[in-house]
Amino acid sequence: MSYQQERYIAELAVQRACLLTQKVFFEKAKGTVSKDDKSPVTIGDFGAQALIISAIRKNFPNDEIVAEEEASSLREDKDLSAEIWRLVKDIKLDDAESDNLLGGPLASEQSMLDIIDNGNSAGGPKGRIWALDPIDGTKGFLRGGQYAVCLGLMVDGDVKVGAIGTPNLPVDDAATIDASTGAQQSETAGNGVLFSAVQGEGATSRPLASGGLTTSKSISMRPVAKISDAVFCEGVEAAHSAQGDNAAVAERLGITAPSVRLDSQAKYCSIARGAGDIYLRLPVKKDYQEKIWDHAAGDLIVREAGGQVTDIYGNRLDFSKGRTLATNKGVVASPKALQDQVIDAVKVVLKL
Ligand SMILES: Nc1ncnc2c1ncn2[C@@H]1O[C@H](COP(=O)(O)OS(=O)(=O)O)[C@@H](OP(=O)(O)O)[C@H]1O
Ligand SMILES: [Mg+2]
Repeated sequence: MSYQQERYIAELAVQRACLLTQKVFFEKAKGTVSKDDKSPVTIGDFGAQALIISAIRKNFPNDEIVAEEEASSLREDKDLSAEIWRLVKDIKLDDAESDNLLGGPLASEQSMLDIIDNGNSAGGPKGRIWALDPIDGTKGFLRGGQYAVCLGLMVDGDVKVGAIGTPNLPVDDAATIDASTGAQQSETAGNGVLFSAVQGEGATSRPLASGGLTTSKSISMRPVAKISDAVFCEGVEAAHSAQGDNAAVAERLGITAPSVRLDSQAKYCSIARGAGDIYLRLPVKKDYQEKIWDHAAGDLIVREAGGQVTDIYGNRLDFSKGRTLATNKGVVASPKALQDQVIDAVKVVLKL
């Protein structure tokens, strides 16, 4: 079975949610609040989750959804709920036909809250389950750097479809991203990319602002002749991955270029299109379980672009274990041909 219809709806739903996150950023975050103020993230997260879940409900009413947020705190905070509704209710795609496919605007503030709570699936090994991260890379979102709206469809625990909107990644695959901050200003013309993949059918990207699948192009990881020439990506937050260990792995591989630090699943997207080669996410806390919504879409997009994605032991990420990757530790992604070498270096550095 092909999942092109799911991909199409996932792309449009992500695209629409990105419009909301951009609106929230420009109205709430940019210059007006300190980066420690969590409210823009809260508003963007809840709003984007409502918009995407309503599109899934409209098109695939029997599917389950694992999403990051639940609405109980919102039901208690009437002002916050009203503010989110104010921003969400007018969000629509330019193209009316596409907007209709997503079911048009949400009906009411109350239905928005109910929809948000549709993301409470426990996940697991059976059936059709979507994994949604409405704003991944929340720190990046607040600082005007990289963040991503991420949606994956798993069928019987296997990721079949992935879509990721990255409003602040440059459209140009070859554009360089500031190695130390990963920052791109979202006002700059030429930012905003929508990545997607279907299992067995490749990975694509298109400008986020464009409509439909017609403008999508195929993407692939770049060939790396010598592993020492590879560029590696890692997270910005030292609390989320062990930057010292990441650097030690790179050094063992003979890599001398500095890492490119990006928040969010923009890291998966970047290596999938050849803007970087290796993604290292070596664990900081040994008991932390990665969340499936932080990886489902990116895992498929990288593998469909010619890469391999595993944990630090070289095992594929297992999305069938519930809301977390309970049986995996960390993430390592690279072009298929290099993965064994990278995992060998990880094992030496981490003494596995
Ligand atoms: N301790 C620990 N280890 C690993 N991962 C953690 C940890 N704590 C949180 N998280 C999750 O990391 C998500 C953000 O990942 P990033 O790749 O953007 O990290 S980084 O901020 O760039 O370092 C982040 O997702 P968002 O909350 O959507 O931003 C968290 O789900
Ligand atoms: Mg996340």
